[in-house]
Amino acid sequence: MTPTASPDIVELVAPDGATATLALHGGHLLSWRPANSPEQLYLSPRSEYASGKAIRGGVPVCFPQFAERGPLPKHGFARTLPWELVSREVGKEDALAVLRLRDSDATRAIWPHAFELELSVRVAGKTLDIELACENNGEAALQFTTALHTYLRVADLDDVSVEGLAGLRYFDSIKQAEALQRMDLLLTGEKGVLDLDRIYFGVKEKPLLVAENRRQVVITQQGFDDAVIWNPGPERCAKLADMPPQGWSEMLCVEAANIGRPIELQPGDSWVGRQSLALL
Ligand SMILES: O=P(O)(O)OC[C@H]1O[C@@H](O)[C@H](O)[C@@H](O)[C@@H]1O
Repeated sequence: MTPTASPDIVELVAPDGATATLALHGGHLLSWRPANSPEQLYLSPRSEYASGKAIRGGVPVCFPQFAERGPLPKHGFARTLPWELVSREVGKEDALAVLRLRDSDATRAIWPHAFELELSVRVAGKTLDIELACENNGEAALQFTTALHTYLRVADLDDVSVEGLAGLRYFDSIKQAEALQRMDLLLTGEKGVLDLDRIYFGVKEKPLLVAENRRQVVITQQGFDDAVIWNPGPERCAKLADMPPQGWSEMLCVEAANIGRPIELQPGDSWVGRQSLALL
């Protein structure tokens, strides 16, 4: 099944021509084209769109567990379950879709909590806002880690840099060690770092600038403390059945995350996190 052939696809078109495409499977943003601009997200041509599997690319929602940091399936269950469409609207200047995932027998079997997740995606002009909200509808406190696992499309990873991380502590998930980001500029690709998998703690609302030649994307986040920078590099990419061999050189994940300090919600409480991308 391809994304366009699937019945669970939601298309957003803002009055200025900016577009976004979402799949209800996983509550997954697949595409973002700012007004008069090309695609900004990477979506693997080998991705499967199958029940129980995660889509490779776009913006997977990691919830209620980031990666393998806990007993649940990797990156939690939100990215592999069907979400429902709550609303889709076109305003004077933007287009907005809201998707929802509630607890079910399947989620309660592995995570015994009543919750409601809402993903709101808004496009307008050169900006994209992705908001994830969680409400605890149960009678006990709940805890989760989470990420908006954004795959940016790049023409060549060799030419990509990320600015804004200087002075931050990070956990290198490949070396399994902590380190300090000394330089403000993180160079990726063959001249820089391959096989990147880092959790930067305490990014908070500091903007990150992703540059590739003359293209610049500013990424800001609210409600998320951490950011993950991930690229599998050629060797790990070759082991991912849903990635083409060269796919690693065409993407860079810049993820808004809460990992270091899990979010704790008391009954009736809610949390909201947002990642915003602006093409300059
Ligand atoms: O292959 P998955 O399950 O989609 O995960 C992709 C990557 O997601 C990143 O967020 C993690 O930091 C990596 O460790 C992981 O490999």
